[in-house]
Amino acid sequence: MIPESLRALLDDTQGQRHTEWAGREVWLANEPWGELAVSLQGAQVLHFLPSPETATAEGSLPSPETATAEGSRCADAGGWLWVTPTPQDLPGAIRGGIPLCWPWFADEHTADESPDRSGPMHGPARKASWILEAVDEHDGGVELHLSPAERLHSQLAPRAVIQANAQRLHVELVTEHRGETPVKFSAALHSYFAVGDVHGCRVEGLAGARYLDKLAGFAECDQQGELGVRGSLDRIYHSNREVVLDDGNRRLRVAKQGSDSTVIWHPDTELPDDTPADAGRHFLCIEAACTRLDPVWLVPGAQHLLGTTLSLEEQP
Ligand SMILES: O=P(O)(O)OC[C@H]1O[C@@H](O)[C@H](O)[C@@H](O)[C@@H]1O
Repeated sequence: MIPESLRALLDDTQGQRHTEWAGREVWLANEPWGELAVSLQGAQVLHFLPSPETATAEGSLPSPETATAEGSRCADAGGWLWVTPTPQDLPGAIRGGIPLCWPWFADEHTADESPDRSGPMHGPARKASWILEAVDEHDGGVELHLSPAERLHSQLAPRAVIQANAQRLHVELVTEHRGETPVKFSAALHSYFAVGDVHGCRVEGLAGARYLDKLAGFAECDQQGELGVRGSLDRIYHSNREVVLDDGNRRLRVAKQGSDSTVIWHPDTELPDDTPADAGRHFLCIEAACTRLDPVWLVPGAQHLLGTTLSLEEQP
């Protein structure tokens, strides 16, 4: 699901351009391989819509004659990600797409005693200004490199890499330790997936996994069978496996790297203020994360990569 105003900007885009949406600088691509929108607030992917029917082979560019056919996107014109049509004003964060939560997930602040301990829910990275340092041709699509405009932590430095082509979207958040003492941190790629109706969704790949139920005081539970979404959910699964999101219309593979926690979140009817009721039924969050279950201890000079890769499940 994509807000009409963002849809209009993408429709007016031929190739790639910088423009403004909801008061934020955004980078847009409308290319033969598909569409991508990235907000420079938070280095946040807002929208991704590949053109799989036009791909001739893994990683190869389709011919221009076939590639720009709008019809190839009609069945799925909203894209794979959900963005609220009513984002809060700056300096608030945009709800939707793939927010980068760093250097802590939720309120799990870094364990060191530095000033880095304090800050907003999900950390300062998603509200910060990022700089788009490079846009490269990559694997039949693009690869973007982004870094924060200002320092966000006294010892850790994040950077983001976003790759998009006709087959997949890949986002990675790399954390480099440039300081002197070991630091513990957590993080999440807080992906909001567009779904037909959240209550009809099934998430496959978590059967048998242990999880913490945040709605039951972090009670430890076991996932019995595959997860069907019926009401509100706020769970941290201890799992490094890929999952498949099936909303009845589409089976999306959600793979991940450098993550032993998978967060599943939907507030059901208790929607945040920036989410209209009719829009709130159309997302489900599946987050590749490092949480209290698998915090990262980084030593000076080391780096950690948290990644997620989205693709359609191959048809048999
Ligand atoms: O409203 P925010 O700050 O984006 O957070 C949304 C949700 O994000 C999820 O990752 C958390 O598990 C939830 O507890 C939280 O409510």
